[in-house]
Amino acid sequence: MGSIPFIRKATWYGGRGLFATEPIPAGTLLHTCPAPYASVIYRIFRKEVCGHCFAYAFDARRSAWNIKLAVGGGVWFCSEQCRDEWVRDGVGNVGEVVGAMNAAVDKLAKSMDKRAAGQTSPEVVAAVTTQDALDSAWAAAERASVSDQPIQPLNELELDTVRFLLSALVRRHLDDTMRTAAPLNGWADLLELQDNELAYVRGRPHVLASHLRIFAFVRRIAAAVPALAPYLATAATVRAVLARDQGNVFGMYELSTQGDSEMLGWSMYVSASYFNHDCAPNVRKERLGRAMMFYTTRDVSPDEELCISYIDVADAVADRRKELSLNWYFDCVCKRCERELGNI
Ligand SMILES: C[S@@+](CC[C@H](N)C(=O)[O-])C[C@H]1O[C@@H](n2cnc3c(N)ncnc32)[C@H](O)[C@@H]1O
Repeated sequence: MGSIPFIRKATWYGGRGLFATEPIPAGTLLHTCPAPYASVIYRIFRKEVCGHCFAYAFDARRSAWNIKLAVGGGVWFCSEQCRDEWVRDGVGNVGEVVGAMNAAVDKLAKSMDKRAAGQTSPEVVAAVTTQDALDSAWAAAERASVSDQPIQPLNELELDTVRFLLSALVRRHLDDTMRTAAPLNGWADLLELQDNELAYVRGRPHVLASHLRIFAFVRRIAAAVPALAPYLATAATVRAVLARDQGNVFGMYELSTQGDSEMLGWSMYVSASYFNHDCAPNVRKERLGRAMMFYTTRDVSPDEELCISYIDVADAVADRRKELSLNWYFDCVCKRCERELGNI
């Protein structure tokens, strides 16, 4: 990772982590991810959160932003400057794709709601616990022709997941056609992230059915947005993103409110996904507009692992472990948990 004072390497408990290579004083800026690879602003906040800098209108005592995309729609900006920067950044080069995509998602969501109203039998997907069964379910979904797929409306979270997924496909399309891939934040880097698909499906049996519904939905979008069609011809790209969405993304929160701040959406910062969790973290994250920055919170010794917290570390040990197990699918191995569990 350049001249920075840490490296990525295997941890003793499995997977990879980031480790200091020299003494690092408290307050050091370790890493900056200038922009997410993929992100979504919850649909209900679309007019209230700037599509470029993620500024929240309520923080500026406004009820909504009113600067829109020149071509297409579905993205609002807090200023013309943000809209211009978004265009300059490259995303604007596919402004028409983004606009067409947003319009297609909204239109399809509405039509599916209506068409599904007449259906009586919901899709049934058996609980899947092995990789083979998971692969077979996806292969069957791929074989089904788009028009044969059952019509099932998506709920709000699934529609937001569709938008997150499509933002990844737009980024991939841009990187492929314009060679815009940012260092450590490209498609190849995304594929290196931990794949949580099987753990997620095992932990929540309804998730596979949900992912297959999302796949059926985005395949229908391909016809309206030809630029994305190559990535929807098979399930591979969709699966790759969904498998890494869970467990590798950051909640996007409003910045000004103290205490319980509103979650406005979520984003994937690929290079930042190697920070493991510790209930007594030595690194804190801070969002500055689109960028995510990581600072040490105390002096760190060489070879010490650099960790953030994924949850509220003020909670009691049992609650923290429950939350990490339920929502992050791992049993925390940090020293604080060990100490508080009375194991040492
Ligand atoms: C965002 S990823 C971090 C990078 C990951 N270790 C890798 O190799 O890609 C989160 C995953 O790291 C592992 N992890 C993170 N913090 C952990 C901890 N305190 N105890 C055990 N496993 C942890 C878990 O497997 C978790 O699902």
